[in-house]
Amino acid sequence: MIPLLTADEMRVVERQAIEGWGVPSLVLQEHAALGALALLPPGQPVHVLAGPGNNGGDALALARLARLEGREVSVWSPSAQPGWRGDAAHQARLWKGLGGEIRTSTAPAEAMAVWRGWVVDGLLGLGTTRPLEGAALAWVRALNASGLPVLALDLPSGLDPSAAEIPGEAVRATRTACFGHRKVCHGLMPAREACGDITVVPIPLDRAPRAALQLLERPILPPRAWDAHKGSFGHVVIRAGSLGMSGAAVLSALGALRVGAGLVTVLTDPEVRAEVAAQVPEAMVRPWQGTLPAEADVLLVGPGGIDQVPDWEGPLVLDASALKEGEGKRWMERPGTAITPHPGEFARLFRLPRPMLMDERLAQARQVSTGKPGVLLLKGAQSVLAGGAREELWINPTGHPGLATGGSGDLLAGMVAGFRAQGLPMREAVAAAAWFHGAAADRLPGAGLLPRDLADQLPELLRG
Ligand SMILES: NC(=O)C1=CN([C@@H]2O[C@H](COP(=O)(O)OP(=O)(O)OC[C@H]3O[C@@H](n4cnc5c(N)ncnc54)[C@H](OP(=O)(O)O)[C@@H]3O)[C@@H](O)[C@H]2O)[C@@H](O)CC1
Ligand SMILES: [K+]
Repeated sequence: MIPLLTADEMRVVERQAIEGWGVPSLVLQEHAALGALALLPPGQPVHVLAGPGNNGGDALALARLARLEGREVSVWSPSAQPGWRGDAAHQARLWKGLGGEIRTSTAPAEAMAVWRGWVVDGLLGLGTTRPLEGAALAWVRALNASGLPVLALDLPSGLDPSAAEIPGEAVRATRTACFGHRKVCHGLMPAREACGDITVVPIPLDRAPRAALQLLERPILPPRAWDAHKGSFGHVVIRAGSLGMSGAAVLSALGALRVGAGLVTVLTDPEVRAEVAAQVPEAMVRPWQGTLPAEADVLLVGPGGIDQVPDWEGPLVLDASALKEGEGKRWMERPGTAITPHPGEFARLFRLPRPMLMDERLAQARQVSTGKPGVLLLKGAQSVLAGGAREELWINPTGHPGLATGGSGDLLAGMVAGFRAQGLPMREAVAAAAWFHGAAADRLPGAGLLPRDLADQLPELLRG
């Protein structure tokens, strides 16, 4: 799990090092500047933009270190009166002590027209409180129009460190030297795209900070015992598939089987039983007669037009038609339940406005999941995972728009059930399914992707 910190959470980490451990803040700044300098191609000229706060201080420190390396360096401030205080003022003195100048211009595009090499963006970082305006905005516009490669210090100036959305204009960086820990803007789209290649520069701070938002990494699956048999990997029961929608039942069954469930029983509407059975011979396919097999480990309901949820006390995965208007709260309060809506289904389920932006999806996911035992997977680009009586939100970074195709969600729901049947706790089962589903897509071209192709990728992907 990669923590994505808000500015406030990062300030806590910073204070702990400076006030708690007694690390001088200039030491942190020197580590940051040295780490960032290492990301610039050797020998090239460097043009450093230094803003009013400590991001500007980092930039001035980098300018000094780059000059000591023998590079050609120029330093620019958008303001004729930068008004540096504290560490940034100290860095300005050190730079001037090397004979360095600090230049400014009211026509940044003209100044940049003769630049060669790299630009270092040290205008604004963690202290960004509002959209860019005035001179800073003019410099960022000129920089984005210049076509010059840019190394952003900590974050591209103009981004809100704690948000996914870009509040106005922001630097489009080639690379970003992110100091200590990733902030929210380094993990979530669209802000993440403005960062270019991100390198986390280690500085002497707590390695395990508190973060309410975390990015999923490849899930670690429990090892399979050498003497395991099909009963060891659980029995998934899938209530899915009706006339004209038998494919959803097939894909759900494939999802559960391809992630390693031991047994899969599909209970379809009677008229599609034969066509489902013909397409997935590895599953037991029976007509729905109103009762569940006694030995089920997990029940998946919904794919292929099934909207009635049978009485059942065990682990339950609900998708598609089973996600009925206004019933979200009920399912979030049921222990052992996972719901996997896309934003439209989510809005209907919880009678909320459809969440369009990433920051809205996060806020609404938090709103409906806080303190609730049910697990929510709010699907979309960068799916949001919440609930399971845990506070933090997880974000899935894998996958691409090719997944927005019929049947992809049915496969995913089957994967959730398949992982849960093998003993993963529900939240971990949902995380594993979301991650591997996206990772399977990442191995395939975007357009024309078929969910069954994803299923075929899974065994090899799971082997690692
Ligand atoms: N965390 C750590 O451990 C470490 C952090 N380090 C470095 O410190 C950086 C944070 O420094 P920082 O706190 O001084 O904030 P920073 O972003 O430089 O500027 C704040 C100034 O900008 C102003 N301002 C705000 N928005 C504005 C706007 N839209 N347009 C114009 N101005 C705007 C704001 O003014 P105000 O809002 O107060 O009016 C204030 O004057 C961090 O990103 C990293 O690089 C490293 O050295 C190592 C360890
Ligand atoms: K910056």
